[in-house]
Amino acid sequence: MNSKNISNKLVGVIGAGGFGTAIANLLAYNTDVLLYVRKQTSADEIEKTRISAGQVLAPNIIITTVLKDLTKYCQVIFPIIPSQGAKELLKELAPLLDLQHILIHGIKGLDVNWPHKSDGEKPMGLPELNRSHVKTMSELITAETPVNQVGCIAGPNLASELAQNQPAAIVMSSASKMVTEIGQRFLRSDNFQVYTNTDMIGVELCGVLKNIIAIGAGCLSGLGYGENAKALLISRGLVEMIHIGKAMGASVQPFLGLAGIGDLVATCASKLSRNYTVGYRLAQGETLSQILNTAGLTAEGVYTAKTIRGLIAHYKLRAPITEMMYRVLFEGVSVQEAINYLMKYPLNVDVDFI
Ligand SMILES: NC(=O)c1ccc[n+]([C@@H]2O[C@H](COP(=O)([O-])OP(=O)(O)OC[C@H]3O[C@@H](n4cnc5c(N)ncnc54)[C@H](O)[C@@H]3O)[C@@H](O)[C@H]2O)c1
Ligand SMILES: O=P(O)(O)OC[C@H](O)CO
Repeated sequence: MNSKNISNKLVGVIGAGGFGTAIANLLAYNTDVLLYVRKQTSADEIEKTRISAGQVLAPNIIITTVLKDLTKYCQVIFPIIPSQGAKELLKELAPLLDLQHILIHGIKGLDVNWPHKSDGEKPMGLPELNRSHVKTMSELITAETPVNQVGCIAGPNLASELAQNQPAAIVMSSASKMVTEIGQRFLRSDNFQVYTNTDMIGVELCGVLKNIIAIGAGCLSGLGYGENAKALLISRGLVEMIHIGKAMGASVQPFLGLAGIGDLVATCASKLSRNYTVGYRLAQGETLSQILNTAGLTAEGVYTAKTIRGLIAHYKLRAPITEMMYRVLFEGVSVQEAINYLMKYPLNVDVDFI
């Protein structure tokens, strides 16, 4: 297959949340778009108002609630929903897909198959995970569907800034040159640059792992700390992301680019980030369940912190920020206690990953 042979007629997007809608509008500069909305009531409302997740839809975006239509009319499909629903979606999608389809996801989370004891019971406490329990979204797509042309998009892309057509850029990653070319062709516009990277696992893990650090950045701001503290967190957080990423099969390179340091800086700096917001509100004294009950607060980092904490022991990694974020989120450790712990953590060399 050559990228020039790819159907230009309709490109599909699954998920009409903040990011799915922003990507649909960006695609609409270059092609007509079929946007799949799961609930009929939401689809009717979007159709009536032409507003989705607070964003005005381009006129060439068509709404559908029929997955079969999406796979029938679209060769290229962008799944953009929270990771917790990805496996279920892909199972539903799988019988409707074939080798001609290309899936390019924008999901910054992981799929976890939590281990059970031989009697089927869940183990007490957080079980230790190994790599076979955890899949990136591209690995999940490959495992659950017949599709073998897979890509991912990641980078500093706060949806509400994209919705204002502010200048921004994304990394389009795939092992397949054809897939990266397609992503570039459909997404590139005057105010939106598309860079490429062939280390897809690395690019995916950048988007996944930065969310834990962004929760930490929100914690620091919520306690009133300033930029020195945040720079310390971002730089040590990046080192931690790289060590975890390398252990999980990534190269260092994407972490030093737009999907890594770029997205880390954007997410750690912005009140628009839901992950940052979780940390900020925790530091201000709210409980995690209070925060997660807020409508529209998709914070992938909360679940990722649990997953990565489960993997750290397996890899015998030093990952004190992830460890502390896990304890703050799930074990009742206060943000201040976590900071005290990190400030006493035995020193290591500054840069030990290149
Ligand atoms: N919002 C951002 O700024 C942003 C930027 C980059 C990446 N992301 C990532 O994109 C993913 C989605 O985030 P979001 O901000 O769009 O979330 P959101 O909470 O704004 O919206 C999620 C949408 O997905 C829909 N959905 C859930 N399961 C579905 C299914 N099975 N089929 C169809 N629709 C389904 C929901 O109805 C909802 O409309 C996350 O992994 C997030 O990390 C978000
Ligand atoms: O709102 P967040 O925290 O999910 O962050 C959004 C994007 O990942 C920023 O690139």
